[in-house]
Amino acid sequence: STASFTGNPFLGVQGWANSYYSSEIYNHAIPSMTGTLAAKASAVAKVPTFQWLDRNVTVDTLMKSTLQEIRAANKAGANPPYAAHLVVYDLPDRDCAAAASNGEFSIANNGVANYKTYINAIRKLLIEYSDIRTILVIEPDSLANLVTNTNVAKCANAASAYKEGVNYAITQLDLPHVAQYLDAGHGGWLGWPANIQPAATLFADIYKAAGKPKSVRGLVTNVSNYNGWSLSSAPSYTTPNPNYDEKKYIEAFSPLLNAAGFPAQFIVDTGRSGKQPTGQIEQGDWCNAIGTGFGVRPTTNTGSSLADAFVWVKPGGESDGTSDTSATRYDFHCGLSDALKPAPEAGQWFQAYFEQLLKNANPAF
Ligand SMILES: O=[N+]([O-])c1ccc(O[C@@H]2O[C@H](CO)[C@@H](O[C@@H]3O[C@H](CO)[C@@H](O[C@@H]4O[C@H](CO)[C@@H](O)[C@H](O)[C@H]4O)[C@H](O)[C@H]3O)[C@H](O)[C@H]2O)cc1
Ligand SMILES: [Mg+2]
Repeated sequence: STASFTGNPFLGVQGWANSYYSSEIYNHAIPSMTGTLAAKASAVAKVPTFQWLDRNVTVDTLMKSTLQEIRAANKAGANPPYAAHLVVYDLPDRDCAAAASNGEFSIANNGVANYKTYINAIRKLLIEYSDIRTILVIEPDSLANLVTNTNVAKCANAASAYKEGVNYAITQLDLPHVAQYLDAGHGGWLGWPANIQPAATLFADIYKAAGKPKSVRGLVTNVSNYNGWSLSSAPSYTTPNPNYDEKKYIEAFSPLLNAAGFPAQFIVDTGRSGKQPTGQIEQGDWCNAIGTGFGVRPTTNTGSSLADAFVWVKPGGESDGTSDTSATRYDFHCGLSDALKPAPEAGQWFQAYFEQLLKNANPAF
């Protein structure tokens, strides 16, 4: 049976704690931990997080094995059935305003064609596993960079490739058992008054140009960032931004999107938002921020009709970027005083950061 649905795609299913993240915790974290901290770490391994398809090679390996594991668990009678949670993240000239997460494809070297091959491989697996409801986060940071960073040459030059790539992704992955959420930065990025209307216009244009794909449910915010959901007061580093938490951001964003023809719902990354205020000095300090903690566990009990779910998209403990100043992908944000150091390359296991998140977790593990 296909896992087709209407409405909130998170209802009637449960998230899958993928074995990639749990293996990181069991192989890289727990062996170096003792006592209660080790016990808490094993509890984190049970939390469903999104799995990042950050290289073409991960599709027929990680994505396929995760779908096979979920199929087996569902066949064994999981109730509710498990859903897959994946991040599509391989645009050419990726992460155009930063260096830390630059990807494998470049526009100058057949990057758009390579990206379409990557999307085709994802589509093929989604069709083969249409019995598994699948929720996709589409291309973190990409469209947000087109809102605020076309002054950066690499972003200006990547704009048409990003739009072509995202259009291809959301049309080719538009299937009855799939829900797609486009990445929309966070309140400290597109939530600034100067940015929020241009952002609404861009997202609505992308949605309409793609023919308003049925599976495009809305937007995801706070991916790989640290903002609180609903704060009683503005952290100092957010002023004068009125949208200093994600609830304010999506409540300000929603009417603008509706007016532009995109009736978007939202999901919010709470994986690293448990400690408020964080140790950030500036809200734009995005790399391995100190003073952060695991946040609210994934749930559909958001208390907001706009928010379908709180989710853990960035797997806590994986680095945002290397602090090695001699590395090709070194970004100065990862060298700031409010960035935890020494840090490995983006995506690599960062044990000290995992322990920071665990100690600061709220709710506590
Ligand atoms: O008071 N004022 O008058 C005033 C005036 C102008 C202001 O300008 C705003 O300042 C904001 C910073 O406060 C900027 O937001 C930052 O933009 C960066 C990209 O450029 C983002 O970085 C990305 O972060 C991702 C993870 O989230 C990484 O995965 C990714 O690799 C990384 O590149 C930061 O999050 C995000 O916080 C806005 O653009 C900018 O318009 C602000 C105030
Ligand atoms: Mg990043």
